[in-house]
Amino acid sequence: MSSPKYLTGDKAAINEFIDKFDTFLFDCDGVLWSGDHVFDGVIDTIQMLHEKGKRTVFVTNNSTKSRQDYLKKLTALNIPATVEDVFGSAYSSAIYISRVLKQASQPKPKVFVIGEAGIETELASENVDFLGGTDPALRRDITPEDFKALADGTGLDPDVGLVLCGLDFHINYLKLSTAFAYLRTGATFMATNTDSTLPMNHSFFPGAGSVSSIPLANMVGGGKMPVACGKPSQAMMDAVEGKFQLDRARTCMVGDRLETDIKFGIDGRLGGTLAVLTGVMKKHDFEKEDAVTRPAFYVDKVSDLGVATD
Ligand SMILES: O=C(O)[C@H](O)[C@H](O)COP(=O)(O)O
Ligand SMILES: [Mg+2]
Repeated sequence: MSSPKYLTGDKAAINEFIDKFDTFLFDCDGVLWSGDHVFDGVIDTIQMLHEKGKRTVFVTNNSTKSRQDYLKKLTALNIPATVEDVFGSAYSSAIYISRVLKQASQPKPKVFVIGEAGIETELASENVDFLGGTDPALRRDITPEDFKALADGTGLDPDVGLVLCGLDFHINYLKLSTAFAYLRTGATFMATNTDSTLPMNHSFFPGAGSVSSIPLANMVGGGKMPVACGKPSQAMMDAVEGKFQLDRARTCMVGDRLETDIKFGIDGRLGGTLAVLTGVMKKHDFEKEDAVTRPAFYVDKVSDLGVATD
């Protein structure tokens, strides 16, 4: 793997970099913002790319929000976008379940969800029946009756054939026990994404993988991780390519996590990958000998691209 090219401060190299691509796939958490704090210069940089005729697509592993929810967030933060520009792991999972697995026509068509409303909204948009998720009946302590009903199966919906887990801010023992019971019935195990941490308020918190898919993978034996429909899944790349009619050679992935964003772009044979150091990734992560992968380019922050207009 060749050494990543550092672009920050190099105006000529940045102009050359931008001219290589027609489409920029932007990761969100850790690249555009940390929680609700937009990094300085992001808005101007997105606008500059649009003025140069470049397309920007927001490809996020954060399954807590639907495409509409993300449009509201982008609009509230003055980042120019339409709902068509958003492609999240909740949507990626919903279309995979409905169109690739064709879950609705399976003998057990329902999905048990560990996650937030984003997953529910996107499953509903694809007419996939589900339970769990934000159901308030699951936001409580497990009881002796629950133990009995989950152990003998009387507490399970016989139509559930798939468990989909993502980032759940209300995770608890009852939800994990219920998902584990469904998996023991042979339900298909899937994740929206398996990120270990969530960048938030310039710090890090438990991510989707840490709160749901990793514990469940350990429970079902051997720690084998589920099929994840978010980055770096190439099912997601194929869906993004199809929806946006991408020319992969003229597309660049911009991200803050090596094992999801940069791997997504490299495995997808995109024309380029740009790492930013405002989120999870640190320079050492891709400079070390056993780096999981290496970006083609990197900058300190997205707004470093802004010099292109100077
Ligand atoms: O734990 C998670 O779900 C992820 O950390 C997270 O939300 C990543 O979002 P992204 O960086 O792909 O926008
Ligand atoms: Mg990120």
